[in-house]
Amino acid sequence: MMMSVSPTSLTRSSLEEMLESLRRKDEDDKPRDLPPALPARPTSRARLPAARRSLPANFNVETAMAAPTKSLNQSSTKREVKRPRVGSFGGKKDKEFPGESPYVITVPEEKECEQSWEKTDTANLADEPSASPPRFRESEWNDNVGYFIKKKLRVWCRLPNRQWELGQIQSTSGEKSTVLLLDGTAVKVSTGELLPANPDVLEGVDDLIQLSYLNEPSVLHNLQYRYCHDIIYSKAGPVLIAINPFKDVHCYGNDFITAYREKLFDNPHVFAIADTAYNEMMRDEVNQSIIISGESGAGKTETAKIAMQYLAALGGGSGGAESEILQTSCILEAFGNAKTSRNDNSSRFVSLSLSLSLSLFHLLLSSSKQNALLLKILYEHYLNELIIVQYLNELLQKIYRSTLLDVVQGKLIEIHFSAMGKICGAQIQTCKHSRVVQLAHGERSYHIFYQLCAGAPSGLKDRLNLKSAVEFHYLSQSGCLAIDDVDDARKFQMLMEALDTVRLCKEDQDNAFEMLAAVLWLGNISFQVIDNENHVEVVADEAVTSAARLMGCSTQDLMLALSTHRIQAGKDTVSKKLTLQQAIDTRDALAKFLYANLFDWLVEEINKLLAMGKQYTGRSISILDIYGFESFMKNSFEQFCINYANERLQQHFNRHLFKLEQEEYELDGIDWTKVDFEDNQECLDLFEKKSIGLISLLDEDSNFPKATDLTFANKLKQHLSGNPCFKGERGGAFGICHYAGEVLYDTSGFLEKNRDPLHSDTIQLLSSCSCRLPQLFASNMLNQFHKPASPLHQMGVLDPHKQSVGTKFKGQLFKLMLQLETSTPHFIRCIKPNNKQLPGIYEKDLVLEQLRCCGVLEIVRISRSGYPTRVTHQEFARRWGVTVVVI
Ligand SMILES: Nc1ncnc2c1ncn2[C@@H]1O[C@H](COP(=O)(O)OP(=O)(O)OP(=O)(O)O)[C@@H](O)[C@H]1O
Repeated sequence: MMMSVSPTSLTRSSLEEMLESLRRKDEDDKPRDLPPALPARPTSRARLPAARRSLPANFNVETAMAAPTKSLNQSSTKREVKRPRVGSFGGKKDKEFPGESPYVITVPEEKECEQSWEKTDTANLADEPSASPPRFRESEWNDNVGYFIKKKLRVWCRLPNRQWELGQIQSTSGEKSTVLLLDGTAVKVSTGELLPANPDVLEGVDDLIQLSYLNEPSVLHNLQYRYCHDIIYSKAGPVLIAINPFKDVHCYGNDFITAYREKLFDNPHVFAIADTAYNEMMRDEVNQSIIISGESGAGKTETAKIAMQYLAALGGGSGGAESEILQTSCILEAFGNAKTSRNDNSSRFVSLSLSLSLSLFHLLLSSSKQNALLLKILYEHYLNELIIVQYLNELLQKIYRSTLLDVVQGKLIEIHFSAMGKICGAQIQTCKHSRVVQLAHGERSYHIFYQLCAGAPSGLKDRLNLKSAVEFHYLSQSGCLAIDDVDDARKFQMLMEALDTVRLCKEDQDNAFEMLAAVLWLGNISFQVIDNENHVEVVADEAVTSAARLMGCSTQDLMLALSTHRIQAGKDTVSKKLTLQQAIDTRDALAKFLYANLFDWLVEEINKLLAMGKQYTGRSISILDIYGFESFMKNSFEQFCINYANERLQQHFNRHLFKLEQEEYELDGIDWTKVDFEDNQECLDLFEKKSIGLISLLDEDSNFPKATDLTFANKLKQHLSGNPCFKGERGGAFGICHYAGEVLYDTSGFLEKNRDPLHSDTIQLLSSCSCRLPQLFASNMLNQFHKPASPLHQMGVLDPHKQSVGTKFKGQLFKLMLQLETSTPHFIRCIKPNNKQLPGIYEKDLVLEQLRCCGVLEIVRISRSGYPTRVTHQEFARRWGVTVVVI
């Protein structure tokens, strides 16, 4: 039972009445050295979230603390943008603050002054990441300082290095205070740079909303205190925060599972979240979802596995389905994860959209339909090969020169339960878009390649003509073949066991390994220049014969495909030799296509097997592991997609959070008016609006031959300047006011990355292969081509055969959201405490940035915008009993 202290509550407990009389007494005869009163709970109407301020594009914690917010173009003038729509769950809109705008930089003075310490701090915490520390009325501040000096209470003191340190105020004079730090040094700082610290009794509380003073240093300190004690989980209202320990923490064993299952423990933990999801699913017969987000290396995949471990323990015993599901992680990781600079086991799921071409003409086609059309026009009208060659060269410069693949991904694992609560199947969905990059030095490709080379039994090795990893160019190029403490051969054995557990037949396993080996051998194919125009031929060596054999085509066909292109000239087909770079691009594109399709096929096969023969009752728990909000110095198409996905998830989050909150008030019989909330619909409209949304405009320009990234940026300015979430910038840049702050995007590469350059000539080659998988991949593509064209396609806006990467991503996201909408969500935000991937290091700035980006600070603020503190009668009596007795 939660307590209400609202003075207008209709249903009051005796404790509430007592507290109210205490408050009145406190108001009437408050001596000057009493602490600032706790903020009164809202009376007839819940508070609106305070004004939101946007993050500058080049936001950085250090500078943000130091200087007032600057806009993208570094203007320091007040910038007021139209207020986005405010939504509510049937509640009335609050008209008390007509001037409040989420993007107003300066909060009106009198409103700020009306805040108590706590409320002002909270606003600063969540809304003003880049603003100066809060200022108080002088009289109020003097009261507080006096009280803090007298009671020797701790304060947070910001040092010249911008770090917060704990200390005690010794004296104040004018605007300066002398503070004694814990290490015994005394520093003189501006009084405005001090913030109240929480009492010892609140050190390391489970839930951030329990903190009396909810300022930035207090939140960071609370999480750090817990982290140092190996307590990696905390709550921020309804959300679980998980800080990556980068070491084994002993809280996942069977005894812990039992303790959470039997409700012996109730402190924050993934098990507690999974337990709640399971119980709600069983009790309410409603599907549940666990939404896990965070940046690369923050621990999303581990967290998902821990949740699955708990659910498997709870729902196990129906014939092994749970172990099959747990084993899928091992398979997905082998094929979908790689070592990157940010994470030794980063999920890097393969992309849907990969350039693949076996002839130069089709390289053109693969860039866009309009490119091919232009080529045709040039050819027919001018018959001037030189112009064409020049044009081709230009286009080729744009084709990515990646080695293997890298993508942005999200993964949804839906676990199905029987009416008895036993696991009876699962479904895996991937939500991804391409992020084609080169393997950087020190990074590895997908684990499966190294595992296969190290662990394949000799029979398999012979069949695939496998060598050690160092002998394959794709694997050796980055100078990193092994990961510390990881035994690839052992991992391969585990993978084989996992494939057996999910009952992937031996033939399919062999087919998959053949494709992997084909990719590796493709990477070893080399070319020799045969004329002074840099044209090449494939070197007829072991690499090309092995690749051809593994794909099931003739060596000659493959050599031809990698070194020539065919151009349709009227009724004739003209064959032209490729240059060295063109041939390399063609080879790499083929390798990427095979791997991408292999991954999709594997997921599909696993899904079929996990669902086979199982009775699906409709009850499920979905676990979503998705990238968090990103804001770098340079943000490109990848960040654009990730942040769009996060914007959608945030809307889902807001709606749910407010609903839950208000349900609790209802349960407690508290008199309240529904809480309005900031709706990010306007930002979503900016992305999604038909014909004048960002994605539509991008598609339009991606298909317009003369469009460039710069003309695209200008077009955005022309059409979107009316949207308050959009900011046109100079050059090829534009800004978006996201829920987590303002991000500046650089349009360079946008058009090229949005194109999905796949074409029919490539598919024909694969169709002619005798091996099953290349054939299957080709026919899947052909089926896609033959799907009926949408009205948009018929209008000629898009190539009827292809969807752009952005549109495909939007479609996947919609599908995902539909699924999430029909479930009760539970949120976990993973935090990476350091970039070194080492235990025991807690970098405050890094943590703070993530808390902001994944909306944790916003959650805390929203959680408190209704009723800030939740205390059970027992807890209240324990903490305040002494005061009551004295009075
Ligand atoms: N709860 C945990 N206990 C112990 N180690 C952990 C835990 N969570 C994460 N780690 C460590 O951190 C590493 C990175 O975690 P993980 O792969 O789950 O990150 P991620 O957020 O999924 O990254 P990416 O987005 O790059 O896939 C793990 O390989 C593991 O070593």
